[in-house]
Amino acid sequence: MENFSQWYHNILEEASIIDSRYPIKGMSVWLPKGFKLRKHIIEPLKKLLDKDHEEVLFPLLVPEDELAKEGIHVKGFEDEVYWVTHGGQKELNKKLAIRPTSETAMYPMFSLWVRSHIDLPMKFYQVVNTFRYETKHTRPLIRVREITTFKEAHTVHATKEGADEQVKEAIKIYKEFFDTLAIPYLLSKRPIWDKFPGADYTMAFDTLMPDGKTLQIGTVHNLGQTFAKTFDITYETAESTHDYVYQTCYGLSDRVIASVIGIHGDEKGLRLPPQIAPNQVTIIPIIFKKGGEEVLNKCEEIKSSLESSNIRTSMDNRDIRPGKKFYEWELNGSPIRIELGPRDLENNKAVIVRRDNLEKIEIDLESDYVSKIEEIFQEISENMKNQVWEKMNDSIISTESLNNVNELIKDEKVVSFTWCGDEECGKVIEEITEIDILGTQSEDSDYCKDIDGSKCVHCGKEGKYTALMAKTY
Ligand SMILES: Nc1ncnc2c1ncn2[C@@H]1O[C@H](COS(=O)(=O)NC(=O)[C@@H](N)CS)[C@@H](O)[C@H]1O
Ligand SMILES: [Mg+2]
Ligand SMILES: [Zn+2]
Repeated sequence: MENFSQWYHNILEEASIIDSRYPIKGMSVWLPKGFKLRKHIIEPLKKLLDKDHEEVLFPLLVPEDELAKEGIHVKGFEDEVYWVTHGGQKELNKKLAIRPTSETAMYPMFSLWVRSHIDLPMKFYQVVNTFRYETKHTRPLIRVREITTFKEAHTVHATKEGADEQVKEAIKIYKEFFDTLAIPYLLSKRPIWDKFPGADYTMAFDTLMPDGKTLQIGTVHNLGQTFAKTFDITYETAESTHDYVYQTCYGLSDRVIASVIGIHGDEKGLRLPPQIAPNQVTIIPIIFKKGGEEVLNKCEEIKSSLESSNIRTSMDNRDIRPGKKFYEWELNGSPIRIELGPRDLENNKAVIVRRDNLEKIEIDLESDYVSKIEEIFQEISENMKNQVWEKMNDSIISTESLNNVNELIKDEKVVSFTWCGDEECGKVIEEITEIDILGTQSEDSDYCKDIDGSKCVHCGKEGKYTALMAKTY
């Protein structure tokens, strides 16, 4: 783990998650095992969104004039957009952008769809691939040029309060989702120079990767009425006047998969939280010459009783030595392995091994071992969550002066400090330290320091916020 980057690249290959040898930089192939992991990660997210969002699917291509309509937005993406210029041999009379994100694909249609206040609020999402010509160092799942798992939600509201409320809703959804993945997170309001192009403000979730760098794993943007005015999205109010709508959008990507792999993995391989593990239980029959038949039958019985409780179970009855099977089980990160040999059979017992802490537990096959296993899943989730939250919280150090920021960062810390909130001061802080300001903490954040009467760490003016800074991906 000393060299996280090397470890990360190795595990993507050894655990057959993706094949990054695809001949376009920043684009990789989802291999079967990785594809299943991705599927089981997307599933709980869609379940949360499906409570009150409608899933849609918009075209991949956006006409150039639509993309360009919102000046600040297009400015923010002009260096990242891929273009389609030809249809076969013919040059297109209008260039088509390949969506880097879908505001400019969706909002001309929202303008047609929104008529009256009774149409509102509208809440849509789609899980699509988007394309960004990233010029910084690309890295599989973390900084890619084809974002294969881009979940983008876009909502439309009659009032400012509606949009503000939706931002809080989106934050709740993301917290619940990241808790399912047992991923720790910091929530910051991004500095204005780092908000989403065209947004009023951006709330961002960052997680801490094992190398001490933070990774932005999700963002929630309050778009105010900016895009509504640009794309003429108006509605008839109850008093038959017309008003522009208020909007939000919130997105996450392949990075959440990268964080599950990177944060929970260890030297032996993947370590997956039970809720999203493609394979939750791996049964390994220990077969000797005699008694092999009965062992296999018992294992089949255990497998079907687990599967009838919707526990995703596999059995490794290949004719290879158990050690190799244990090695592969550790690499693939399935939360529980069950070993059963002829002796266990006689005593009607089996041995469970937890992947999260390698603890061995003996179960009585006469008992209700299925509920026992479901309880163990809960314990594993709690254990994994507590472990990583503790590790992240231990990495957050507050400072009263910028002088020691760099050694704290070298020590893989996230630094909290008192800030006046002024843009030029913030930019100087980033320049001096060459470290990014993640943003400000809300009053109710656990990381909020007691700032009344305190001074800004740099300019000495009245301290208004607790801010965090870290080395970022
Ligand atoms: N090149 C990239 N590779 C992987 N993930 C990325 C990349 N660029 C952005 N992301 C992820 O995508 C999330 C949403 O992107 S964004 O630009 O912040 N926001 C939007 O595009 C808005 N339309 C919300 S959907 C980011 O928080 C980040 O986690
Ligand atoms: Mg970017
Ligand atoms: Zn200041």
